[in-house]
Amino acid sequence: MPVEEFVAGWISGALGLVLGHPFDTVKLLGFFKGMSFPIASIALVNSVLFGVYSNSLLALTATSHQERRTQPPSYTHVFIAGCTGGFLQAYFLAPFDLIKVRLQNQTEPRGQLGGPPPRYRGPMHCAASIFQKEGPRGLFRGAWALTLRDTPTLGIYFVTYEVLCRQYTPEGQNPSSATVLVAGGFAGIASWVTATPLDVIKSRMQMDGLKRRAYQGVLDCMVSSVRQEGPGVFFRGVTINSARAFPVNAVTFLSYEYLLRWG
Ligand SMILES: CN(C)C(=N)NCCC[C@H](N)C(=O)O
Repeated sequence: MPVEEFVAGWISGALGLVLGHPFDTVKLLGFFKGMSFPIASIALVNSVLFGVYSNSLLALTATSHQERRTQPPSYTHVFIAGCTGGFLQAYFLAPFDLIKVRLQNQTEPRGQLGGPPPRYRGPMHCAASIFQKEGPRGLFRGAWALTLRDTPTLGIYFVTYEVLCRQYTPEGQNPSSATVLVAGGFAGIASWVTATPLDVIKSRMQMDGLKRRAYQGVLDCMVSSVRQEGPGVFFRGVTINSARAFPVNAVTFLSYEYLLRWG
């Protein structure tokens, strides 16, 4: 199994994250104050995504990354490989994403003299307390919704990238840097716009049960969210998700492509 795609995915994920840092800081308040935890987690998840995607394409089409410019895979194969990568990366992402959402929704004021201490003091403390209170399965709360979010949308991600690259690249040639940046950016937007409805549900499932259990499952969470807040609930956060997705994924794809060309 070729491993260079995993390594390139690791480095490109870390570079994309650095670029998305200001957006994540806005979204997550203190979570990204230290960069080591998000870099380690997102780089690992991106490495799984790109490594599994490329190896699935290799299994489906018997072409390596370099050969795919002269013998491009069908969009159906790209979609299946993207969905496979999305499905597997969701399980690696689940505990990290849970910690992110729990810290993001922590409402206790931080470090105020005389005030109540925050429930979680940081990512490691958050992971340890979930593990202690809910066991190892607790760290995978919301993983099913995350899988539903990421499996099809990562298929869409890679198909959008391939369609745009092929559209603006002469046959048999490598896409230019500008093409990779634009195609990567729009791939990020397409995946996040389609992922946002289940992203909202996933975050609610991850917070459920902290005080009391409100939802029976993913479907119940969807139905009660729409009943209470209307269909607009599914698009909460879509603007910030898209604004962040363009630069993050432009840089992720550019660095991924270049690392594999030099490697
Ligand atoms: C859930 N969705 C839509 C995705 N995971 N899309 C792929 C983009 C991955 C990139 N690290 C990012 O955070 O934008």
